[in-house]
Amino acid sequence: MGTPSAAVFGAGVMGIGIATLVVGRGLPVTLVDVDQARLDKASERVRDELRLAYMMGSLPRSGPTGELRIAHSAAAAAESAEEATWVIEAITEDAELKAELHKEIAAVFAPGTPRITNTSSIPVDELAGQVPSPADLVGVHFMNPAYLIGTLEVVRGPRTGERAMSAVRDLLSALGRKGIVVGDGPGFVTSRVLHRMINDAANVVEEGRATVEDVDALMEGCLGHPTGPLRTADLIGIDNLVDSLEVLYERTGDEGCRPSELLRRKVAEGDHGRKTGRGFYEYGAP
Ligand SMILES: NC(=O)c1ccc[n+]([C@@H]2O[C@H](COP(=O)([O-])OP(=O)(O)OC[C@H]3O[C@@H](n4cnc5c(N)ncnc54)[C@H](O)[C@@H]3O)[C@@H](O)[C@H]2O)c1
Repeated sequence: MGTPSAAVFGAGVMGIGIATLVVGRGLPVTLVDVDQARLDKASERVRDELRLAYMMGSLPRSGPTGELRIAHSAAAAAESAEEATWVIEAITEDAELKAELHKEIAAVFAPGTPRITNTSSIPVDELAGQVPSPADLVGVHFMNPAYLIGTLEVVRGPRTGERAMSAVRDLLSALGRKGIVVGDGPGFVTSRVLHRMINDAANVVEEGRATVEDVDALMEGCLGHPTGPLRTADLIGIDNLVDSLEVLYERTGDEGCRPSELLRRKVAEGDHGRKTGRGFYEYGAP
C-alpha cells in the first residue's frame, strides 16, 4: 500500500482546517468544493493556517508537508486522490446536500473506503439510511480549528462497520488526535450541549439582560469557558450555528434549540462571524 491520503469535501472553515492538519502531518490531501471562489483561495488559506499552526506549536515543524491538490467534483477527486485512504466530508450542514454527496462519493471511490462525515448535528444513521454501503459511514466531529484542538468526537452509528472504525483509529493516529467514541443522535454530545448554551447566551443579549462582552466575560471569568459562548459563535460561523440549531430543534423538539432571533438576524445581515469579518465582534477584512 502507498502513502495514506485523504480527500476532503468542503473548502469552508472546517475543510480548510482539516486539510491544514492533514498536510501539516505530512500526508497528501485532495480538497474538493463546488464553489470556485473557495477553491481559488484554498492554497493560500491552507498556507496561512499552517503558518498559524506552527506559531502556536500545534503542528510539528520537522519533516515535509503533504501535497495539497484541488478538485471540483467527486469524480475529479477520485481521479486525483486515486485510492484515498479516507474520504472526509465537511460540507454545509444540510442533510439533503450531504446525502446527495455521499451517494456521489460512494459511486466513484472504491467500495470499503471509509466515508467520514464531519457533521455537527445530523445523526450518522439518518445519513446512513439514504446512502449505499452504510457500514462505510462514520462520524468524526473535528473541532475548530482542526489543527489546534487535539480531542474530537467519533460517532459510531448503529450501521457503522468495524472496518470504518478501524480506519478512523488509523486516521486519528496519523493526525495525532485523541478520539472519544460516543453514541449517535442529534448533536451527539458536544453540539447538543454547546449549541444550546450559545443559543441561550444570544437570547440573554436579545432580552437586554447583559451585553455581548459581559456575557462572555461572565462565562470566562466565573465558569472557565475559554473563549466565551458568543466569541465561540463567531469562530464557528453563525450561519453554520443556526443550521445546526435547526437540525437539533427539528429532531428533538427542544425549545432551547430554536434559533434565537438575534442569531437569525445576524445571518440575514451577513454578519456570520470571523469568516465575514463581523459577527458579535469586529475582525476586519476576512
Ligand atoms: N464551523 C465549525 O466550527 C464546525 C465545527 C465542527 C463541525 N462543523 C461541521 O462541518 C461542516 C462544514 O462546516 P463549515 O463551518 O466548514 O461550513 P462552511 O459554510 O464554512 O463551508 C461549507 C463548504 O461546503 C461547500 N459545499 C457545499 N456543498 C458541497 C458539495 N456538494 N460538494 C463540495 N463542497 C460543497 C461550500 O461551497 C462551502 O465552501 C458542517 O457539517 C458543520 O456543521 C463545523
